[in-house]
Amino acid sequence: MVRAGYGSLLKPVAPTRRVRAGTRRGGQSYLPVMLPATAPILAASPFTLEVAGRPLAHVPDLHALPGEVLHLCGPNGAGKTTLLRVLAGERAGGEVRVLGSAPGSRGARADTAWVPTDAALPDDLTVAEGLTFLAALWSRPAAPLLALAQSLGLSRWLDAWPAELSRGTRQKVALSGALGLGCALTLLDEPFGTLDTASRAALLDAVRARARAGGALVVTTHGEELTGLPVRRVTLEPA
Ligand SMILES: Nc1ncnc2c1ncn2[C@@H]1O[C@H](COP(=O)(O)OP(=O)(O)OP(=O)(O)O)[C@@H](O)[C@H]1O
Repeated sequence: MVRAGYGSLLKPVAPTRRVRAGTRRGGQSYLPVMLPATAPILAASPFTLEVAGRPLAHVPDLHALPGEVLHLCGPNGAGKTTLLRVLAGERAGGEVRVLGSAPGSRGARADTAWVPTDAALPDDLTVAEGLTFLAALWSRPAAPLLALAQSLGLSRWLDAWPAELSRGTRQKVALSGALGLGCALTLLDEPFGTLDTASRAALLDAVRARARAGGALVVTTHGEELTGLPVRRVTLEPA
């Protein structure tokens, strides 16, 4: 799992479904091919989210197929961040499955990107070095991460140290890393909150691109930033 862009040494595993060799109607044979999985990337039956041993919120049925964006809604304190931490495997709750595995398991972590609001970056690497390092850890090309960073307005910060960055700029670096890797499941907590107007548009494009590429995303926001995307709203109700 990628946490704030730099959290894991695990390698991602692309979900695939093998189609057996056979014969088409008309007698033409065809070779085995690998198709994208159509099973849900994220699946969870309704459950009650608990904090400190007390019920906090009712979580409705949570399913996300490849290409789906879930807009996680609810007022302040509803439990959105807490639920994202459950999906990321940082805390227990419900019978959640990510790519068929429990959150936090090797199988789930290997293809989950998680960007909390307090993004942590490696202090001893510049922005470009950090993104390149992250890509190398995942055996992925660095170009998409760097291109995303540039589209988010980070061109002048690529040689900067994390300590030199503002809160919003740090967040853009973490978002570039997480979305640039192209994980099956991407969890974004208030990703638009600290971004300027131009960067918000670029981030929306990146979210759309990730979904079109077959990823599933769960995004929290209090605003209307996701307007224009075919999202499914998931609302947390008080328990
Ligand atoms: N470790 C914890 N111990 C006790 N209470 C906690 C803990 N973590 C979260 N909470 C409480 O759980 C509730 C839900 O918090 P959470 O951050 O998930 O809400 P949220 O919907 O993300 O809110 P916001 O929109 O303000 O970000 C809050 O009342 C919070 O104080």
